[in-house]
Amino acid sequence: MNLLKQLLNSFWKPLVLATITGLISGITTTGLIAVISGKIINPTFTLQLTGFFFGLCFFKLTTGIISRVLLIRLSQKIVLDLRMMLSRQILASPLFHLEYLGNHRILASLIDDIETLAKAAQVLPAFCGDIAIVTSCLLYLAWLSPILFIIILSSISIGIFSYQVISNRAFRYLKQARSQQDKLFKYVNTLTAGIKELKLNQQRRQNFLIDGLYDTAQNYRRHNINSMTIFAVAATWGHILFFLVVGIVLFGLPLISSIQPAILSSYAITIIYLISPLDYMMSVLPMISGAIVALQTIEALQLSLASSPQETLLNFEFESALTCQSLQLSGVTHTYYHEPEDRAFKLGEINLTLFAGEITFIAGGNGSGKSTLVKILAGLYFPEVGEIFLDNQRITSEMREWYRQHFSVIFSDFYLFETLLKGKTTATDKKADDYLIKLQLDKKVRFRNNEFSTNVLSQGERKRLALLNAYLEDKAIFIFDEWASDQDPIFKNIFYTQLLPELKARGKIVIAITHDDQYFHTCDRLIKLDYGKVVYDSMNSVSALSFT
Ligand SMILES: Nc1ncnc2c1ncn2[C@@H]1O[C@H](COP(=O)(O)OP(=O)(O)OP(=O)(O)O)[C@@H](O)[C@H]1O
Repeated sequence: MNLLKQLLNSFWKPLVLATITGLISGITTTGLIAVISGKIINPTFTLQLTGFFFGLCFFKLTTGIISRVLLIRLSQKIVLDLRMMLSRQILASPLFHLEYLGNHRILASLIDDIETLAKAAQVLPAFCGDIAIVTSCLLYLAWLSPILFIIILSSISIGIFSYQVISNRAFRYLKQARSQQDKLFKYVNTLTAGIKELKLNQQRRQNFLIDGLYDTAQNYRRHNINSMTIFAVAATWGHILFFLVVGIVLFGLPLISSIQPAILSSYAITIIYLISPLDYMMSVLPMISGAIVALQTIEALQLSLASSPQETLLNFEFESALTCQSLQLSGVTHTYYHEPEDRAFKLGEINLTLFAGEITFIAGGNGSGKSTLVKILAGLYFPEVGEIFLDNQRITSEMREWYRQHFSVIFSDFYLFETLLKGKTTATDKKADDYLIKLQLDKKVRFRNNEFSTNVLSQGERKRLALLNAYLEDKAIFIFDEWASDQDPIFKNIFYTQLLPELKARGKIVIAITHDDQYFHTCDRLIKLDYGKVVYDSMNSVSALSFT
């Protein structure tokens, strides 16, 4: 459990402090029990003992509060740090690894695993407090009578072992339930993203509900019931075990050896007192086991391994130039290895130099590798072979983050942020207003204080807003992945004949993936891909464009 080790390493100081105060609090509890049992055996009043008793009460109060407060703060800090660490690792992981995991697994961990850990963190302070009480009570028992303690400890060890054997099975079911949770997130995703299609098709809806969602939810329920039942059996067994231990002390031991009644009664009182903390500990063990499964699941995402150290430098500020002269791919390839080998798609090798003030169109059939090429160009996929040069400077792995800051990309499945980066763009309200007019959005959207008034717009309008965003970011390289496909004919025309030439005139490197062959004459260079290979590459020449 590397993650656990990592957490313990970061928080060892407050953890040690909380443990020490918890132990002191536990020892004080034991002291109180010793005084009480002593008083039951010998009821004579002494002022000293009374003072000692109330002194212990006060000490227990203060150390108990300090220890609990420390643990509450610690557990909540661990949850916060885990949430942030997971989010940072997701941001720092290579895109292809995240695509391989799938959104559902990432969401399940971010929401469900963190929630499970948060719940366990809530019970952890009381759990640790009880460990301290149990430990100190056991030490007290050992001090009372070492021989009796060995007998008791052997019985307790047998009990813990049998509890462990039973609960191991429960742990396996918990793991199976957690793997169903990933599937459930996938179905929930389908439910929201595919709601229109599901509403329209009764048969599909039925299949989705019964064969998909219901089956998985049933499995999840079944595994959870199994694990909870086993935990409940183990807890009840553990509970009765302590009465058995009291039975051994009271009825069994006097038969074998003579033990002072005072010690016997102190033993019985202490063990009966222990039942309450032990009961609590056993009742929260399923939660703690769930947290262990959650930690293992987060580890299985292998985000920490996948994160490249260069990409974890997320807080660094990068200066990116407004223009750059050239962008070169030299012998670059990319393969999707997660597919079976004979079907793995390979892009490349690609040799390409793009220049400032040049519009390049990338065309090709579906699945020919256009979007993959864009992801490589933008530095989202790393070339498995080959090099990338920006202004003749080779992009090393340390420079990737800096390199990516030169791009404004509008993907075909783009995400539209409602706000712009404060203080990081040249955005002014006036500039944004001008762009809103240019993009014919001024009647619908207003832009004030770095925020758009709405993003409840049609798909074509949302893409225009994404373009406005890109304009305001004013990066050196603009990439459009089928941007015009959602635009009406009039605006499509404006895009190809006005907007792209304007970017070209401003010295930008402009790359557009497009199927609009009627506008191929507007580009400076056309590249055609077919099954991952460049099959056509030309500077603009109308006669050469007739391949489509
Ligand atoms: N995340 C992925 N994992 C595995 N294989 C992928 C992944 N993304 C794409 N592919 C494979 O790579 C091929 C090229 O995909 P890509 O999205 O680059 O094509 P495209 O030319 O942009 O297609 P379209 O015009 O349909 O958008 C696809 O046929 C698919 O098999």
